[in-house]
Amino acid sequence: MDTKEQKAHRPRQSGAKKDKKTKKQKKIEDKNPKAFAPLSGRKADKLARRKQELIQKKLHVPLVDRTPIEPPPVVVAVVGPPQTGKSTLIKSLVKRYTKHNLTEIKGPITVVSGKKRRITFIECANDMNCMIDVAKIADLVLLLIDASFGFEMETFEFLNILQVHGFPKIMGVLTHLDKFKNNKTLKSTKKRLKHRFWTEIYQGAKLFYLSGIINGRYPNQEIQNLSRFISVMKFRPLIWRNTHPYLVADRVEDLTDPEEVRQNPVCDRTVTLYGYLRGTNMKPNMKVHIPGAGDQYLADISILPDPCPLPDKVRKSLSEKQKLIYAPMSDVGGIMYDKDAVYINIPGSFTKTDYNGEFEKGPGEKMVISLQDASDTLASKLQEASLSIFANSAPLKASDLNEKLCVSTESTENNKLERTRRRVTFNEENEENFMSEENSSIENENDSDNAVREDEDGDDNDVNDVNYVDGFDRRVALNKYEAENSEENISKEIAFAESDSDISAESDEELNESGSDLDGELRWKSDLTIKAENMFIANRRVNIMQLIYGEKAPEEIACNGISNSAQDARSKNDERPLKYEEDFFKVANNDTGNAKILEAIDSSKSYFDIENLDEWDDEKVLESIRNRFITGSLEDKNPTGLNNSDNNDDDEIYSDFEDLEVGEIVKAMQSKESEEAKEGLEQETLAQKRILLKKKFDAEYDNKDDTPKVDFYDELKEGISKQLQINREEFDDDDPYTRVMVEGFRPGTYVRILLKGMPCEFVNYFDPVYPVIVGGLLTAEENLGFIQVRIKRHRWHKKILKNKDPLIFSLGWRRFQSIPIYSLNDNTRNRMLKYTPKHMHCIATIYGPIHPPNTGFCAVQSVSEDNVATFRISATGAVLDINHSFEIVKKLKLVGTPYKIFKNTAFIKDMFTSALEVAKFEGAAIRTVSGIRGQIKKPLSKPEGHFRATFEDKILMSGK
Ligand SMILES: Nc1nc2c(ncn2[C@@H]2O[C@H](COP(=O)(O)OP(=O)(O)OP(=O)(O)O)[C@@H](O)[C@H]2O)c(=O)[nH]1
Repeated sequence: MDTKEQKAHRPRQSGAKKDKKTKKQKKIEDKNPKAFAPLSGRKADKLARRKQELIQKKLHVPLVDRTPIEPPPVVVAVVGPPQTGKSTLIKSLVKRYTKHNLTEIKGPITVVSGKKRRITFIECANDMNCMIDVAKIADLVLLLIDASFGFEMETFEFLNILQVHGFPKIMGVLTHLDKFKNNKTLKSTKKRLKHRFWTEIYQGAKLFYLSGIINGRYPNQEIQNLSRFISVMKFRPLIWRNTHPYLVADRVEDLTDPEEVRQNPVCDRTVTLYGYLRGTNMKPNMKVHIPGAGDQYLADISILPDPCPLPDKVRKSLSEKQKLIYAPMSDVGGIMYDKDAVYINIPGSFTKTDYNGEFEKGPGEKMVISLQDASDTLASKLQEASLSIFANSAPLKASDLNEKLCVSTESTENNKLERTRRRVTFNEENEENFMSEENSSIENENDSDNAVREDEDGDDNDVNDVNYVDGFDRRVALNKYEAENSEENISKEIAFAESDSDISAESDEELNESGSDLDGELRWKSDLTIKAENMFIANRRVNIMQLIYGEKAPEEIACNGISNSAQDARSKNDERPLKYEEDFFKVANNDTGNAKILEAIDSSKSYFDIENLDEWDDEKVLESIRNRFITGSLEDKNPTGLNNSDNNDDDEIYSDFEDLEVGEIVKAMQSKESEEAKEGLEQETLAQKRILLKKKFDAEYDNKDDTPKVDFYDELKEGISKQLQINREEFDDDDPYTRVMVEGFRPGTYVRILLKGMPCEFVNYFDPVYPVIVGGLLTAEENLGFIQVRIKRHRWHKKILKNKDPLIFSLGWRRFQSIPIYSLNDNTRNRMLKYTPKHMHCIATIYGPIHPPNTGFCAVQSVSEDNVATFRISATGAVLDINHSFEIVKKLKLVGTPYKIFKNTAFIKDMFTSALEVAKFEGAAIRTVSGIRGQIKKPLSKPEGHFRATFEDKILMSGK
């Protein structure tokens, strides 16, 4: 085949197509040729500000990263309203990580997820206690949202709790997306929920979509993506957890002697708890708090071999053997670990294969074995079952019923579990950020920090969508407003400009007037060059050199420096005030002959020869003035560029002089040679001096080892990490026992804790759904005392908070009930309040376990299940102060009657009972019924409790 050379494309040179293309090209150029570089100065300024803000946000007090070399498993809490798919998600993730099919989820489930990471999954039930406890231990929260229903109160309650107890990482997961039959509604719902989620957490927060259920689990691909995100996620230490040791028990055993329990069923129990240590080092004999069971001293703590160890060697991916799972409460794998033994559950006689016909099985055993033949569960059979109400009617299926129920979720309704779902609707009032209105407890920084980090590495794919969302609509509106403002600003700038430009503006006007023969609209276009010149001249800066050296500029330069037209304009300017003022003042000296000279002497302004501006490019001219400035070379003997003879002339003029500061007498040069020699010497010493000075300066300000200068923040961080390294090295040579005694048990180790004297309820009501936390207490936190907290009622909480109404506080590791006394500080005293103010912080004083200032807390009125009608979190806040006693004053209304009246003074009885009481109220304001104001003066010695008071007017015996 012969290859014919193709004709190259020749773009159109003229015609409609060409116009279209050039238009298009222009459009592109108009946009922003430099990709992300800002076009306007205003935008650049905004960008720079934002960048600085982000940098500043990152600056928090650096925390010591105590993550041990082998860190404990990451706690992933799966949280969401009931029936959102929490169990399904955990099952899917566990299957993905370990290939294990979990049947039930009870207690924490630990899996090895990678070379260096293990994950503990915890399902959080819809119970206040459970939510509070989970929020305190979760490193990552998977917030499940039923997309077919929308946001429910539980989600926001949990977010609120998270906020006060440190803000761990959060990822949203939308489930039940398969319920949407219409693709359009699915898309819009996704978008709406995503942006609401972003508003609540932070812009760009991760949100996963799980599109439906296949074989009882979520689609593999989606779960794989989610699992990858979890596996690589980075965590930042949270303040509370970085200063307290804690343990999440994954196994609980009651070791109490059965005989003792038989004799006294409510006797205190001895319990062992197993789990990975987290946070900081746990000391033996430490006091710990177990939420729900109170404070206990550790009776014993011992290290156990890790039941779910990280793999030693990993080539590329984990081998099947390395994909371990450890979930003792869910009884997975049939392996039980104890202090000194590992028990393996061998399948019992209930398995079908065991049966070899030797023994006759009992009816119970037969039933169990026959049940193993069942291919479907009762639930799935029910799901498939159909019912025909009429003989000819189409059979009804359970799935039909489900669908109907779920479709009708528009209003709050009872679903199949007879649960009242609490939809979160965002009306006008609630439109603003739910989180933003919260108080700024110290933990809030984590939030912002989260945001900063995620902003940086978050995906930008959806950034464009942002403009369409409700939250951003407001922003757009704001931008419009800003744009208007900016226009206004510009006009204002003109109105209040500097005097120089004022003058030019006025001269413009005059020039316009002079050109009145031109068409009105086009008048501004006339004399543009002259105007430009005027502007240029008017805006010239002061000639500093002339000001300093007072060098007399030759008259011509000053006068000829301006073009004729410019001069005209200037002279007009000069005349103008005279014209105006003529009516009022007489010009005293009308001698205009000196005007030119005056102008020449006034060297505060310099005028340039506009036509000869290129003389400034002349290297000679520049060179001639270069050395006049202090940056010029001192070595140049002829700085002015004049010849030597001139210099000599100078010397003649300026003979000997004494430098009074140094006390050195400088003699005029006698001969040319000696003068040169001396000058050379001087130059040398001067140069040396300069070198020395420079060295000194460098030593003082330069970085010695030429490393880039680190700021205070980095220095601090480096210091901390160095100290940590030193600490590690210090303990490296010690034997494990000494190390434990001195340092305590390191986080990451798997330990067994023995607790004696645990309340029997802990064992009797043990439910693996509720996480068991063992939180270490610092010495100060073991005591009880008065705490003053800053508190704010949550605006979604419907009930008012009344003074002295008990509240359940979640503070530190603890949940406790206390009676708050609300007050407001008016700079002089704390005045008691009847109720918490609306949308405002107030002070609450409570008696309870001491916690350090700035610890965040949340409070609920009740934790019982029946109180789910409204938003359950009543208030949030942070600890302000701890003290033995706080002074809170209360307004008192006391009534007394006068019994003796002199002019403005009266003696009053029946208000107080003793002189001491009166003394306390000395100076207090009093008022009669008719409104005459007065003041308590002094108690009377007799009778007790009577006092003297003065009034602004004479009062009546009736008290009027
Ligand atoms: N169609 C559909 N059904 C789902 C989806 N996710 C979960 N389900 C179903 O919802 C039901 C509840 O799922 P679970 O995983 O038990 O939900 P849960 O949140 O653990 O429920 P509780 O433990 O009662 O709080 C199950 O029947 C699931 O099959 C989903 O994305 N689509």
